[in-house]
Amino acid sequence: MAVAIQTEVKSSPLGGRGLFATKKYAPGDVLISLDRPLIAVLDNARIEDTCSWCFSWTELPVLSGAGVSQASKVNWCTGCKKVKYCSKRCQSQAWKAEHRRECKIFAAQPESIPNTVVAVMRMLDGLNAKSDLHKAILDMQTHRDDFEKAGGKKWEAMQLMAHTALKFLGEKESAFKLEPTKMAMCMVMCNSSRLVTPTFDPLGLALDPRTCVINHSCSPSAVVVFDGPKIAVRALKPIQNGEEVLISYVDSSAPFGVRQAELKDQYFFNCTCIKCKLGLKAPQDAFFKPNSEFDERIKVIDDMILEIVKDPAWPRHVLGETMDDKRLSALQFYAYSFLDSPDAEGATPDPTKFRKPIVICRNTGMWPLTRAPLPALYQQYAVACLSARKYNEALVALIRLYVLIDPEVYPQPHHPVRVVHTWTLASLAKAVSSDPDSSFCKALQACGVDLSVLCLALLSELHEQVPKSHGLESRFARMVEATWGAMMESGGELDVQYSQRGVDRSRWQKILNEQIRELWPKVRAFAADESLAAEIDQALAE
Ligand SMILES: C[S@@+](CC[C@H](N)C(=O)[O-])C[C@H]1O[C@@H](n2cnc3c(N)ncnc32)[C@H](O)[C@@H]1O
Repeated sequence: MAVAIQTEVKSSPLGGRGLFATKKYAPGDVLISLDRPLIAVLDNARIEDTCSWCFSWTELPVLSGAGVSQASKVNWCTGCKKVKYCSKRCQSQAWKAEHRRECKIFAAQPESIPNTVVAVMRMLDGLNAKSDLHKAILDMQTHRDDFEKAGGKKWEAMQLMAHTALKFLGEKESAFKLEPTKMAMCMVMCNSSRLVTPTFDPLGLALDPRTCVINHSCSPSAVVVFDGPKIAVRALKPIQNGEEVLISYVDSSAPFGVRQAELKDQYFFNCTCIKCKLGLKAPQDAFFKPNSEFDERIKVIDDMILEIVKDPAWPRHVLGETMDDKRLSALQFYAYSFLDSPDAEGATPDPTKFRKPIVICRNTGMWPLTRAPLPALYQQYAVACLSARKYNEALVALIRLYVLIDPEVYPQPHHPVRVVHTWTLASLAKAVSSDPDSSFCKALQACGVDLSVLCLALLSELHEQVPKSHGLESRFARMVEATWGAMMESGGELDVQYSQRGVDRSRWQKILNEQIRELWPKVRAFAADESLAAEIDQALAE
């Protein structure tokens, strides 16, 4: 069932149509709620371990994916052996909705069909269907001519995919058939969003005419959250009656040039939001010192500049005309290159890959932790450490993210990305605290950071924020609540410690609250003390 709660679609001053509130919304309120988007297709990398209907996973990335609905097993469709389902129920619903038409097509291909091509096939199918929802596809933005004018490898690939979709549908190629297919391909490219888990791990591609009317701002008032196939658009800030609802299409912590280039390349507009109006002068683009005052060591980049400036991505990183500006731009480009380079398929992400640019940026003495691409690098570094089971290193990175980075990058405490980071940190603190005698726990204890208390403090914060970030009904919320309930019920490790000392539960609750109050300044001091955190960090890396 779809619920668009008191919103309307009308012409936007930004471009085309937009979504407008027809009542006042408070942060965390739901503006749109859908049981599933019109089109949702898994990435090929997820087909083996994920149900193609309800998107439950059998394989979860260590901790980062905790809280995602888990299926114990997914089985191939015996007809095509190209999609898997976790139950007969999912299989039969998928059969009725989409797979009846696709099974034979999938079966005839030696490999899985790319999900963009599947999305185009479903769009074309949708154009022939009779429901209002399907008709709404016709109103969607295409940027057909813009894509063609931009040309290049992207347009070549899009055309190839359009031809492939026609071939798979068994249609004879003719200009009459090809043009709508190209249009459908363009619609997919500029209207689809990433289908993700509630913890923002990528799953595939999603597209729905009811959500893709929402325009973009780098300082958004709303955010899209998934819960399996369910989608909710939630308010991040108060939204007034009559105000246009805006989400961010790109990483809004990215520098001005990077955001503008990504929006232009994929969506064909120049963003004029309040952040973009400030351009390079926006606080998030600032460095600690004027570019002319950076550390001499930064000149190591000089040898690389001649090569870097030849790269097509260079213009988006340019911060100015002087040689000092160029050096800093080249460093930004260099640090971004670590984010953009994918790992080999199936390879465990290597934490050192992200550590290197973090250290280089920090060594310039110019880079605030909150300045791109450090937030993304820290996040990737933490995820890579978790995958490599380097839990102590992940914990140091996540504490930094939690204390020093996220409050600035995601100013709302209920921002779903911030909430997910908090959850990952809480889960990790719980896991690491189970070995209180480890030298790592002892080093943290010496700084006054008790991981059991930290875990309880974070769970208590999540208990408050999750209803606004993911909604109380979500599977993520149920999992956080269950962990929070269990910890409060038993007091976890602390209860054992206190009962051994003969302290009753109501007293330990009070002691705990006191401990939590005392904990925060110590956690902040730990995160901010470069020498302290760096010392532990260094010791761990050796
Ligand atoms: C997903 S659609 C959004 C709905 C679209 N306005 C429509 O009429 O269907 C994305 C397109 O909307 C337009 N758009 C979105 N945000 C914009 C903004 N902040 N400024 C200008 N155009 C914007 C661009 O044309 C972009 O390619």
